[in-house]
Parts: sequence; structure tokens; C-alpha cells
Amino acid sequence: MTPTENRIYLASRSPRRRDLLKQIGVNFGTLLLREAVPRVADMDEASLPDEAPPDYAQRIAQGKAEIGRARLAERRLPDLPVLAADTIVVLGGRIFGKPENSEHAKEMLRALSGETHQVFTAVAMSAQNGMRVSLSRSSVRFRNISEQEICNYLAYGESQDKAGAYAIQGMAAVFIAEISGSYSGVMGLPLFETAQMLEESGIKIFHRPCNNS
Ligand SMILES: Cc1cn([C@H]2C[C@H](O)[C@@H](COP(=O)(O)OP(=O)(O)OP(=O)(O)O)O2)c(=O)[nH]c1=O
Repeated sequence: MTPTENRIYLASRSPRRRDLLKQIGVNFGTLLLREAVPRVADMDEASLPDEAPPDYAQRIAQGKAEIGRARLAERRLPDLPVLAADTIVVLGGRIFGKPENSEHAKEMLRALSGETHQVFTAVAMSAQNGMRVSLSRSSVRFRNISEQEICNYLAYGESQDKAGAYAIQGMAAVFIAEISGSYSGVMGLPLFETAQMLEESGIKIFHRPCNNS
């Protein structure tokens, strides 16, 4: 099997990543990994000693892509490239992963209130010809958020399963005063970097014929 088939696998449970990949017309199948990659569970847990947050995100994304590719053989699936990603929110050197519960989500949102944080999304692709990894960096400025607003926001259930306990694509948009970087990257899959990676591997993004003769 070669990448010229223009098909890949996305190793992800995230519906956002599936939607984003669909947005750019990629032909893909979804691969659900049975076990989670070891990861930072909450904002008090550090990454590996001396590991910078962007390195951490890249390591985890590569781990997901690698595990995904190993699953292909086990499941007798075609050996197509496997794409995976990892998103982390970083404030003052602290990594905010997904909240464990609503109290944890509250703590994260309180910390993000009135501050500018970074969002790193690493995207990795494991294929026959090796591993590629790319990093998207964004800065996101939150306006001040009151305790009442945090409480109201949590009632929407949007915090669950989101790094930093918020979703830019949801109600949290009203808290975001400014973003620089990549909207799709903050949402979980940076489409510019992803498209570049796919094209470098010979996977075409634009496959509709056009008449510019
Ligand atoms: C900051 C932010 C994160 N997120 C999501 C994207 C990711 O799904 C999630 C971060 O968790 P991840 O651990 O990166 O991914 P995941 O466990 O959801 O999915 P996968 O199976 O691919 O490992 O947070 C948003 O949807 N919107 C946002 O604004």
C-alpha cells in the first residue's frame, strides 16, 4: 500500500479532530486506540524532568501515531499513514491537560481568567517512510471571568475532555479576547501544519479536477 492511495488513518477519539480533518477533504478512517498513552493527568503533574511543554506534546502525539500504526498490523488493516495529535494548554509553565472533574475544571478556568496562555498542538504522522511531527503554537487571551460565569459555563458540560477545560469552538468563545496562532490548532488539529505534512508525504489535499486549461 502506498500513500498515493490518498487515504490515511486518524488515531483519535476526538470528534473535533475528525471534523477538522473532514473540513480539508482528507479521505481517512478512524482508529480507536485501546489504551491511552501515559499522559499528564492534571495541572499539578509535571512532564518528564527538563521536558519543555512543546516537547511533551510532540512526544505524546508521536506515541499516539506509533501505537496507532502498530494496531494496523494487529487488526490486519492496510499499512496506511497514521495521523495523531496532542493538545495542551500552558500557563506560566504549568501544563493544563483535561480536567478530572468539575472542581478541577473550575481551578483551570480561574487560573486562565484575565491571562494569556499558550496552546500547543503537536501533530504526528507515522508511515512506512518514517515519523513526521509538527507543532502549532498559539496564544490565547482570556478576559476576566467571574465565578458566576465559570459556574454557568460548567453547566454546559463543555469543559469535559478539553485541554484547559474550555472549547474555543463553543461557549468559551465569549471569554476569548484575542488569539494569535491557529484556531484549528487550539481546537485540536492545526490544519495548516497537517496539510503540509500530508502533502510532503504525497497525500493530495485537493483532488477535485479543475478546468484551467
Ligand atoms: C483548548 C481546546 C482543546 N480542545 C480539545 C481538543 C482535544 O480533543 C482535547 C485535548 O486532549 P488530547 O489529549 O489532545 O486529545 P483527546 O484525548 O481528546 O483525543 P485523542 O484520542 O486524539 O488523544 O481538547 C478543544 O476541543 N477546544 C479547545 O479550545
